[in-house]
Amino acid sequence: MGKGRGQWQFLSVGVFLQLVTVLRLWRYASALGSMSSIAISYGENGPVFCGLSSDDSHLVNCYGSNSAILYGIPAHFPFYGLTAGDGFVCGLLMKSNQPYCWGSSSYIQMGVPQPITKGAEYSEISAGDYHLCGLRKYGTELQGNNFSLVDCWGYNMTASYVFNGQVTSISAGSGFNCGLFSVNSTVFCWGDQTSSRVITLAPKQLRFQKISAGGYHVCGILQGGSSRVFCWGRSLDLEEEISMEYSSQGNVDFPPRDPMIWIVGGKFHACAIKAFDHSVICWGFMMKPSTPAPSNVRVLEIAAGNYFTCGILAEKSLMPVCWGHGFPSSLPIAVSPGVCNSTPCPPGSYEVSPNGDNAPCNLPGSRICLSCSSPCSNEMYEIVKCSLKSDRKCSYNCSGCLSTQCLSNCSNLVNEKKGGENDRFWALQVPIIVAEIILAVFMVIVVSTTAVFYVRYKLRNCQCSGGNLRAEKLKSSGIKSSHEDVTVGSDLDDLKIRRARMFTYEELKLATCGFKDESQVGKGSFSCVFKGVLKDGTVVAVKRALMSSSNDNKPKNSKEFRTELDLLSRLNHAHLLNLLGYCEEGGERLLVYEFMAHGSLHQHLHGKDRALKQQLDWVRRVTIAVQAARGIEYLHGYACPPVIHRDIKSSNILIDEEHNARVADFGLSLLGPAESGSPLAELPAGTLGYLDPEYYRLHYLTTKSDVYSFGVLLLEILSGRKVIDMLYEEANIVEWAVPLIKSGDFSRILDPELNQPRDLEALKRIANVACKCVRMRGKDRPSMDKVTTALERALAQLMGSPCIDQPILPTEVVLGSSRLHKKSSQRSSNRSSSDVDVVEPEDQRIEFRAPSWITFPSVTSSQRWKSSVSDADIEGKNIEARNVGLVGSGRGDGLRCLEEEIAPASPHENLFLQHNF
Ligand SMILES: Nc1ncnc2c1ncn2[C@@H]1O[C@H](COP(=O)(O)OP(=O)(O)OP(=O)(O)O)[C@@H](O)[C@H]1O
Repeated sequence: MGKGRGQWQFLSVGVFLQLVTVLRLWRYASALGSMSSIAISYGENGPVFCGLSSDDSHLVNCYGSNSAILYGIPAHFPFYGLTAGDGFVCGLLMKSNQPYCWGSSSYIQMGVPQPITKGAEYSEISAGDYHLCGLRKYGTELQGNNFSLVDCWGYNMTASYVFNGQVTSISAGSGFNCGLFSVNSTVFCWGDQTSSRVITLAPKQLRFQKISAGGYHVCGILQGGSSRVFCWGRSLDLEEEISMEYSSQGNVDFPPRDPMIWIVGGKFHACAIKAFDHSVICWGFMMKPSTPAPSNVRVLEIAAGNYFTCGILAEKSLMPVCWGHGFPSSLPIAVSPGVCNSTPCPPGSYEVSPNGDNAPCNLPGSRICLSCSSPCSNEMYEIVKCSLKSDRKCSYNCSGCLSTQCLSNCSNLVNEKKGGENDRFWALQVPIIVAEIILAVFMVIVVSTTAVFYVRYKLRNCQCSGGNLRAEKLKSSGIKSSHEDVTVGSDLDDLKIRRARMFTYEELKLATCGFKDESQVGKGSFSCVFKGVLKDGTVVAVKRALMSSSNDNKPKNSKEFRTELDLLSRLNHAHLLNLLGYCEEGGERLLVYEFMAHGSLHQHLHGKDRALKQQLDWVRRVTIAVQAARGIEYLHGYACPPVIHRDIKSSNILIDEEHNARVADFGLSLLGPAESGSPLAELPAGTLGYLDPEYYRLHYLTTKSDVYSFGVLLLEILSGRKVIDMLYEEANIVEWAVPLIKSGDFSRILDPELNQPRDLEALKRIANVACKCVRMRGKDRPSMDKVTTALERALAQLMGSPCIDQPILPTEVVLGSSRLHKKSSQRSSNRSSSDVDVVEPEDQRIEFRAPSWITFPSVTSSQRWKSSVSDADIEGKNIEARNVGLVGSGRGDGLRCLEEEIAPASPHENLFLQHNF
């Protein structure tokens, strides 16, 4: 990110050439933005603060915890200035005007970034999270012709960018860059804006003195008298959104309105130096706990890390101080607030001398020059002029105050003057304000009570009719409303179990040969599943809740059992597993489902029988994906109230006799919020690897959590690998697949067991859909209906349809399924449960499950580790260490992404992670 104050114009000029360089650079002094004499690197290996030494050597000095940066410091290279990103630091070499980087980033290698453009020299460099950009110096042939060239290196950015017009400064954010044109001072941005929207939001009409990119936003200081800050992007212009979503993790402050002279951007925050008194102020999202920015102290220079900021105080010393979250508040290295320069400071700048004993430059006659603050704004007047010895100082002109900032700064005077008037004003206003508050509270109570009653009324009478349009849509997509014949106001309990038949325990015992082991076809966390044949020949699957060890003989998780019963009996879709009936006798609780002859998708993809996997060719796999998507779309869009499945995974996608997919297991489902925007504050539940990180961290449950899990499922279908697999360098499928897809290397994720189709485009589409589904923020993910449409198109393309823009409807026509509410179980072959090709309950246990309050009694954690060890065939010790590392360091699962995208885990959360995984 562009973090730091650019004062590298103060160049050392020991030799004539350097002097020439300095003089040329002075022309653009005010435009040197993101490079600075200090820079902060951040990321999973820990933050590091680097600065140019407080002598005139221009050598780098760093402090922090990333050893790759500390040990990689180029001890003998003098730099003009520094910039830093996720795990790396780069400096602009004085000798060659080229960047030189070091650290632990896999995107920015140590040394001069490759490819080097021969003869290229840079006037400024700026680092984003995973990339570095350099602005070519003026005077190149292209720029001489009123073009500018920016070279970038790193993730998704390696290219040379040509801009029509002279660019004076650049600043890099997370996956994007922005620049300022010199002619009209307008801003432009380019790169990947998926997570920030900075490119589309860039204000074309505004003119800036300076810009600075943060993680997902850009802030700039406006030209003109106001010198105010203007921010855009995902985090700083959308304070409300942030404050709603992250209010439990930190505070969100609004951008100040004071005139500013300098600005830097962190991941979700920004800090600036005020023109008025050179004190620092920060705003945006502040993690809890955060130390406050130093107040009423002059600051010479600032640089931002992801959740913290460091600055060099003018008065104290040259030791940097830091504030915010996640870094020590004072650092034991002295750094330079600029670069020492042996020539006198040019007009418009002043010499820095923090205090006599602590002169920043060793050589006699050598000094640091900093540019003076901008001229005082309209409401201010100059109290100290800009001179060699001092910066310009401004004070508010209290007689002409227009802004609140001015008013508050002049408050003492104003108060004295207006004291009498104010007293009268408040004497009148206070009773009115109190009355208004009381009225507002009353209105809120009335509205919320009405809303509660209304929602309850709707739920009781929910018929999901939704008018003719909806009924027609349901019909056309193979859905039969389960409430067609329900009279309004009928008893809710009757409604819930209306369609499910009640079985006796004896009946089911007989059907499953006394629940003997041979009849068992699967085992879940809450239940065992048996194959059974009813008296009339219907083949069924009987799900028997696990019994607790206590004497009262109550089945475990009876709440889950009843939830599933309620839900399933009300839902009816060709791609949902139908509930046929239930039994509730004594302590026994059993559910009777249609029997799925071909077991689960998990067994096909990860079972020991390779033939089973190869049977699932690309068309069949995509068909299964489309069908599962339709089932989930029905749950989200047509079930009333909407249902969030919460445990979408391959072992819950069952395959019937005709190889059609059915979404099963509503044991973890919840009735969704009536309004999709209101999240359910439930404890997270689900299966690790598929679990939506946003839901997990923030307990923010919407239908988009299912979309995330479905995205993981898509990656699993495409790659044929398990969602958590220690045999891969990236154990988590999302961490592994998404970078490959994004870098255009998508064919590397395709299942090697299958031959690649001639036209890869369809699978590429699906991979892209999957990437969108697993985005960190639910809001950025597509809804299930969009996912379904995209998959249908991809399927049509895969099958060679010329008309891929038409979604395929209805299911049965294209996918060859003749099933529509007919009891396929009745037609199921009487395959005995010893048909072990699809029955590998052990194999399913190689999964990492979610936290302890949703642990599943059938499998102890030690069993899970054991099975993962044998599965991965890795030495026990190693796997344990890696598993701990996976969670403790936040590496390798979707959580890591969230940690970096939204916020680091709190100590409490870290503790929780370590305990539960
Ligand atoms: N209707 C069915 N027909 C055939 N096999 C089934 C049926 N329902 C479940 N199974 C088999 O039984 C296994 C266990 O199913 P169950 O729903 O109890 O647990 P799960 O979803 O695999 O795991 P968990 O309950 O831990 O989420 C399934 O993976 C599947 O192989």
